[in-house]
Amino acid sequence: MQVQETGGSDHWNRVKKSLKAELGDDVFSSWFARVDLEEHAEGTVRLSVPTRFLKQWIQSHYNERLIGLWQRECENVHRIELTVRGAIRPRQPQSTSQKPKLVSPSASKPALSDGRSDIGVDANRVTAAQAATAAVGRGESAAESARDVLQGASLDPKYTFETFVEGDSNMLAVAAARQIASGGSVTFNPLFLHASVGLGKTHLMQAVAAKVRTSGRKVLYLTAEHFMYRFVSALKAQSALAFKDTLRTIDLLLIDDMQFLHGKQVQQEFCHTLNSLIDGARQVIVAADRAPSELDSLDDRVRSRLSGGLVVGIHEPDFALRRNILSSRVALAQANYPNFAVPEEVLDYIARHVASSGRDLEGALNRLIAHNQLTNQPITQDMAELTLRDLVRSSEPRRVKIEDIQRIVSKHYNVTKADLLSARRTRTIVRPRQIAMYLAKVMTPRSLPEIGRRFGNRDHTTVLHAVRKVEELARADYALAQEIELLKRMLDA
Ligand SMILES: Nc1ncnc2c1ncn2[C@@H]1O[C@H](COP(=O)(O)OP(=O)(O)OP(=O)(O)O)[C@@H](O)[C@H]1O
Repeated sequence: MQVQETGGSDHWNRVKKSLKAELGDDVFSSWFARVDLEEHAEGTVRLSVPTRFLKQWIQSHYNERLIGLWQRECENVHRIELTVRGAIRPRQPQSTSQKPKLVSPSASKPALSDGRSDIGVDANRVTAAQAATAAVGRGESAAESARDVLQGASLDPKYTFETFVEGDSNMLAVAAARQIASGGSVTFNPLFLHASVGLGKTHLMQAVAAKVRTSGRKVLYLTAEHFMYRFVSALKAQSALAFKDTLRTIDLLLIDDMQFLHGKQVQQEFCHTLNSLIDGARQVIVAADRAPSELDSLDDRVRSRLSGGLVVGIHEPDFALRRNILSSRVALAQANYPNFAVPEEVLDYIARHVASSGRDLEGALNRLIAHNQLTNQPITQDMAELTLRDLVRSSEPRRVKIEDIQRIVSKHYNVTKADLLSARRTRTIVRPRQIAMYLAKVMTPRSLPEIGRRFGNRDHTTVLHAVRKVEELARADYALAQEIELLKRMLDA
């Protein structure tokens, strides 16, 4: 970053402080938290942002305000220039003595961000690439990098087939995983597992990896982020060939959190690896939070190759499976805490009320264990209800109101509620209005005609058009998709 005029970053800090005071924390962090000052020279302030969408939005909504605030700092500022940040420039300088951190399976769930760079590596997820740069900066040789490739992420010893509980919702996934682990001939390749968070994808993949490893075959388990890190690292160290060769000697490659694989070049490399492993009858398992057809950020070729094997969804566990997961966890806990006991009615209560995922069930149980160990109180129904009340409440769907949607959307996009309900057709109002109608459709039980009525007496076909339009735009525009996720999270909070 070049900040040429003296004190440029002090000015920028003060401008940001004023913006935050004027716009409030939410709006400020939506639009300005990822804006960096690049240069301030000869009356022009150059700012960089991670996406084109953000650039356009700030230009059309905040240009004047930014100039005004800068002029309070330096009278001669007459122009704000916005650029989209390129490639994988680190946002903060990294210490070269810092070791690149292995992405541990449980720590590899990055927050959503729309900070993609030109090659598509997400700015928030660039940490891996930054670490790669640091690794290269330390002078690691091509051979060292290539050897490192085989290390992968460490496996959690708890994730085995023995600790994985089977039920109707995961039966097919377990059967496929077991078949691969048994080392028979490759019949479906790749195996693609998809499920929403906490339903056991990582557990199952690592169970396969651990089992196959015991037979002496070469196994590599990586998160998609980790794959990107390895690849960028190899490119920088000019050891890409060694990297590719090493990858192609793997007997079983497992890539977790595929939804985070970004970047054209990285995806191309992944596709080559996939092709050569599959052609060589070596097994690949991939997991993601959605089916390949819904992984919009993926290149068509990668998507089609991923769909070409066996695609299996793991669904939300039913009551019986939730109850069995809890019983199995209690049995495991008793190995460490022999006196730990949970009445059947409490297990039923957790299974009934903490509905969503294995992770939530574990969290609930861990909380009871902690309470029991710290207070020496036995676990009873009353104690469980009190200790878990926030988990139970948060697992019940929150009622979102159309007024809340209109309030949050108008604040977020800096338009008035009257604009949203008006007949005005300027683009800066039409898009937020369509987004608000879309959110009303997906986040409330209201019908299309009722939503139309609440948005200035519009016809239900207008609402339907808005819903389709937003879905179509969000499919094509990753930044917009994330923008909508952000709004949903604000409404859910
Ligand atoms: N069927 C199951 N049997 C036993 N444990 C389970 C089961 N399903 C989930 N779990 C447990 O729930 C926790 C979350 O599972 P896991 O990390 O494998 O989910 P995931 O689908 O990979 O989620 P994410 O998409 O967030 O990565 C783990 O501790 C796992 O052991």
